[in-house]
Amino acid sequence: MSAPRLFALVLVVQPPRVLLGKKKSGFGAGLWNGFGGIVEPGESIEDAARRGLKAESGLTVDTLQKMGQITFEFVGNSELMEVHVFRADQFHGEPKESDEMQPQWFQLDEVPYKQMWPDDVYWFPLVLQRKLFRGYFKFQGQDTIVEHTLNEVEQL
Ligand SMILES: COc1nc(N)nc2c1ncn2[C@H]1C[C@H](O)[C@@H](COP(=O)(O)OP(=O)(O)OP(=O)(O)O)O1
Repeated sequence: MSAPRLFALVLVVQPPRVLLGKKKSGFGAGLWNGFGGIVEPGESIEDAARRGLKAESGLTVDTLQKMGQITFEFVGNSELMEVHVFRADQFHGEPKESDEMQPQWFQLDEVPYKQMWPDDVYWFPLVLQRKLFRGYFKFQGQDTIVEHTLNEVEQL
């Protein structure tokens, strides 16, 4: 199996609310998610997180806290995705719509899990509780999880 493709994903949390973006096109279109994208060759994962957040939401951050690492497998696709999840509690700027994402604040007790990737309901609460985790999700298509593991960890 080839090396996984690396992705960064940033959740901006400002209790009692969290900023999500509705993906406007491409992979995960129509779903609410954090901001980010692929890690380009030669780029650090954290730099990719900052770049994706800025490009998709207009926000910049001083500090990113690494919260989790998730490996995704899609049945029929030999390439794994390795998504590195970050949390940002402070930011600069105002969220603004981009070509890729339509940002919106949600109350923490109104996170729209039914309109998010099906894995999010498992690990998203850990980010909100500041718990570090590692996960693996195997998908059949984009709607069905056929296998998963999720563990809290001391360090990443
Ligand atoms: C499969 O389950 C997933 N759940 C969640 N919550 N997030 C996921 C899942 N799979 C991928 N992601 C994340 C990882 C990235 O942050 C984005 C995908 O980023 P994007 O579509 O922007 O990736 P690029 O290849 O950079 O695409 P563009 O070139 O179109 O920007 O979703």
